[in-house]
Amino acid sequence: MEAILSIRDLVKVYGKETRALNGISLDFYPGEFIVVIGPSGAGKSTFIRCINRLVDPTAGDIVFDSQHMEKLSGRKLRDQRSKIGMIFQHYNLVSRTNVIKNVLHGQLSNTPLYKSLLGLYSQQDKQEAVELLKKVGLEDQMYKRADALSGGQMQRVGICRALLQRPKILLADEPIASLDPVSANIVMQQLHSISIEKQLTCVVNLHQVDYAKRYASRIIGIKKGEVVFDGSPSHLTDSIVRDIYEGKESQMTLQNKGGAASAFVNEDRQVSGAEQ
Ligand SMILES: Nc1ncnc2c1ncn2[C@@H]1O[C@H](COP(=O)(O)OP(=O)(O)OP(=O)(O)O)[C@@H](O)[C@H]1O
Repeated sequence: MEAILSIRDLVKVYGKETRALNGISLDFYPGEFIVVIGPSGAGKSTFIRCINRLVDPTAGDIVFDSQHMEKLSGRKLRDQRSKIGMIFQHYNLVSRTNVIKNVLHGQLSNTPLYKSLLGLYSQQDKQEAVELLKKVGLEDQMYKRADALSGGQMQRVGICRALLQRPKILLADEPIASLDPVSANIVMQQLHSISIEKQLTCVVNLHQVDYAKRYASRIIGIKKGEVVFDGSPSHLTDSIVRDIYEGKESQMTLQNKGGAASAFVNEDRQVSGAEQ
């Protein structure tokens, strides 16, 4: 099978000294549900954000859907990025806009500006948005403002928005870190079943090893910017987990990380998520 994403010798150095990624090479295949684990500061976020160029890599190749992401800019980068769905820890919804419009924002890159400003989305997009909301059990919440939802519901809207892009790959950066365990489980279950149903490759950063083991088809362990484990959940033994988190066991079950940050993007701005 041909890889949908091939990463070679990926390096990211922030400033002069912080080597966040130190030569990562990985191939991801259609339908894989990949969970990336590792202690705080290991480079998980940097890794996932290099894939869609929210972070610019220092060196290395990122070949996604037959194009070198690291070489693209302008329109070509935007086009390629539109095939990559992104789910954020803090959801990045537009708070005063209703649920269905937030989902339709997933089609922004394929909708002329004047149409999106007037809310003129195609009938097909609207129908698909409704179908997606039904799939995650939010059909009754469609016309509610996003800020009236619970965290778990907001994240499910975030999933629908990403899926309406009709992505070829889905990236999720700590999607359940701000959720209670029940909501976290629902979000992970839905992501997982959508990945299987659509044969959609998902790359999910998680702090919780137990969720990684429960849902991943493949686990990648990152430590100090390097891949130290790449295999199936059944091969991730307790001793390997201890090695990955060496001296940082408390990270393994961390439920809430930075939960105080805002769940919403600026009203007038669509998601950028760039945090360079
Ligand atoms: N914008 C930035 N500028 C400078 N250094 C950064 C930046 N972002 C991340 N780093 C550094 O790069 C390293 C990797 O950080 P990264 O956020 O990718 O790790 P992580 O595994 O996602 O951590 P966490 O689980 O805590 O989010 C860390 O040393 C971090 O301090």
